[in-house]
Amino acid sequence: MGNTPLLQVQDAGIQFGGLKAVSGFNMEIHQGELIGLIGPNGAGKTTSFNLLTGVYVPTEGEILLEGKRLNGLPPYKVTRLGISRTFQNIRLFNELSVLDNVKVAYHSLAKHSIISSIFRLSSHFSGEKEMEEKSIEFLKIFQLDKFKDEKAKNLPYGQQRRLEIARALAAGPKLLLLDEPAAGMNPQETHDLMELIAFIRNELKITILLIEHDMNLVMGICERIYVLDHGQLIAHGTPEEIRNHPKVIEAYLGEEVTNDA
Ligand SMILES: Nc1ncnc2c1ncn2[C@@H]1O[C@H](COP(=O)(O)OP(=O)(O)OP(=O)(O)O)[C@@H](O)[C@H]1O
Repeated sequence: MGNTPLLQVQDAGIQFGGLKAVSGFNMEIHQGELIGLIGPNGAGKTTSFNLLTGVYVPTEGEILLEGKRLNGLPPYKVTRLGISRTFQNIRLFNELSVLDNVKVAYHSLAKHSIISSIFRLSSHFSGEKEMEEKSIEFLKIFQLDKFKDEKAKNLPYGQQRRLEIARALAAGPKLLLLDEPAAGMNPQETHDLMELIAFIRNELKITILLIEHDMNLVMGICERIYVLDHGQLIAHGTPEEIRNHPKVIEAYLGEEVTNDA
């Protein structure tokens, strides 16, 4: 891959009517990094994910994956090129089993599936049975194999979040986008989630960009952090730099004042 960053966002933005939800957004992520995207409510974080995944077409700037321009591609093509995501509000196939949720994602991209690379399979399975066995082994990584026949909607909340991450990974991404993965989790679930995210990056070698309000999580596992406020990038740096950055402190103080009002 040479020195080409995995993801380049160059002066990207989108305007809804008169509102610039995101503008002049610049970001560079290299293969293997674990990066955080933070900012107060309404800062433009989810909108940025929607720009990266083809849900919104940028009205300004460029988005490049391994140097290839993504602007204007529909979400399914962006997924095929290597970006998978989870959502702020969990989106699973509720009526399907845990196993089928993973198999559906796998089916959509059989050739490059992480399942085949983890288990060193040829580009297609010899049959449905083998695919099922491998999908169960994949679920084991997420400690979800014991729930394989449960409907997704019947899983406890924390497990639903894990399943959503598993399903996103089953599509074989180069870049995994996690939108507030710890939202609604208790401290134990958050701790387990941090370990899972570190595992995905360290062992499965997947590059990760995550939006998160839990500062302990973001500061604890991300190498670099980007901070949005009112649709603008106000800071970028290591957790230590971000913690002490005057603009970041001001943006979050502003949020507290607003919330208290
Ligand atoms: N489709 C849309 N049409 C109009 N305005 C939108 C649309 N999507 C987002 N916005 C606006 O863009 C701004 C940024 O919203 P966004 O959801 O990206 O913020 P966020 O940083 O993810 O916030 P939160 O932390 O609360 O999830 C908000 O003012 C929002 O109302």
